[in-house]
Amino acid sequence: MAFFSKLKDRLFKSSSKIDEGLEAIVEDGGTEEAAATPEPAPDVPPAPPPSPTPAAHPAPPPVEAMTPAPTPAPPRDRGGLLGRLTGRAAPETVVRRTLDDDMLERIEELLITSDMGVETAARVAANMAEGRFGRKFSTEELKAVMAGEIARIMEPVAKPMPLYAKRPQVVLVVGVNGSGKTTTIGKLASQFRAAGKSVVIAAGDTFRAAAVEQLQIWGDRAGVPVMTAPEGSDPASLAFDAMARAEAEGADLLMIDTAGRLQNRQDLMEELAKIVRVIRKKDPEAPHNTILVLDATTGQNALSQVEIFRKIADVTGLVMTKLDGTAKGGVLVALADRFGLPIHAIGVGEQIDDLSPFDPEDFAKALTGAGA
Ligand SMILES: Nc1nc2c(ncn2[C@@H]2O[C@H](COP(=O)(O)OP(=O)(O)OP(=O)(O)O)[C@@H](O)[C@H]2O)c(=O)[nH]1
Repeated sequence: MAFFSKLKDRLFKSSSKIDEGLEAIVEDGGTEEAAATPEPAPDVPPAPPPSPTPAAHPAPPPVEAMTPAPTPAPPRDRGGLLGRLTGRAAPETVVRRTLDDDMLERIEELLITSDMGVETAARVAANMAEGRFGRKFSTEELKAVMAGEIARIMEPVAKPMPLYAKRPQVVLVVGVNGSGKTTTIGKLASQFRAAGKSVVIAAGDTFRAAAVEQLQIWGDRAGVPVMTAPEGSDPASLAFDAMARAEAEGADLLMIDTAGRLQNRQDLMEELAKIVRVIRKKDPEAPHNTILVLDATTGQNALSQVEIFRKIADVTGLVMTKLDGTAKGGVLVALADRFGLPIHAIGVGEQIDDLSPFDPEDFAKALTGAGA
């Protein structure tokens, strides 16, 4: 299944919410008019500026999930010449509503309910209005405008995890318990392996035997060795041993799982700091990436998690999990807008291949239901 259709399918809850919300807004106060008025198409904003796209990234491109998704399918022609020639699809009339203050306010409220947060929702609504205020829009046209503005905010943060020539490249994975760290490490390891990289995983959450077992299962699935230590032992010493093994084996990547007990932030901070200190004895530049894994279903809470983890670790990028089936996907827009941290990939399911590269346009369309 193509990435876009899969994502759209999986993000059903989010898109249906915005979808239906926009329809209600337009219907309420809109007027029916001929579908083929000269208005529609030009209102769709131009593509975002060609600034930092993932494709331009200097890192080697072979890892599938870390590379940009294929170009999305072209939007369906809904009422143009083709529709008239084939004599189907094109509805004869469409409801359009003038974009005014009241409509903007309702759009803003709708965005807030999709977990975009007050500030980002206001920004998206204001950007939608710019140059378009007072003009008439159908639901489909409005969705396209919204998708364009959301994609514009997200474009600069869509960056695959950078790969370096350094061996082993050390990837520290942080995040609260249950956010999807283990699953994401397994999915990433599998993709790196498929791209010909050798990977070692260190089960750094030594406090919970169940967490170590889970990681071992994912390591087996991905065909990647998992280094473990007895329950309760020092995660930093495991990280050191794992670093030594990765070096000795000439591994390309070492992925270190960490504990995520935010209840005792001080302990966690010290633990992460110690892991970093110890691996730096072997490589002063390690960790080369510190990936924060966030659970989309926590909605706005993800924002405070970024704030906390940025204080206790030098977060270099994000992976957002569980975007499938949640109505809170808008939080990713808020994250991009507020922090500007690179978004490397998104989790859209529990299977090993359910980690997708982050494509802003596809994401924005899936979120808004544009082009559906
Ligand atoms: N639907 C869905 N579920 C996911 C996704 N990623 C992870 N999960 C599920 O979320 C749950 C927690 O994932 P883990 O990978 O164990 O999370 P963790 O952060 O390692 O948690 P701890 O081991 O408790 O620290 C599991 O049931 C996963 O199957 C995703 O993208 N979509």
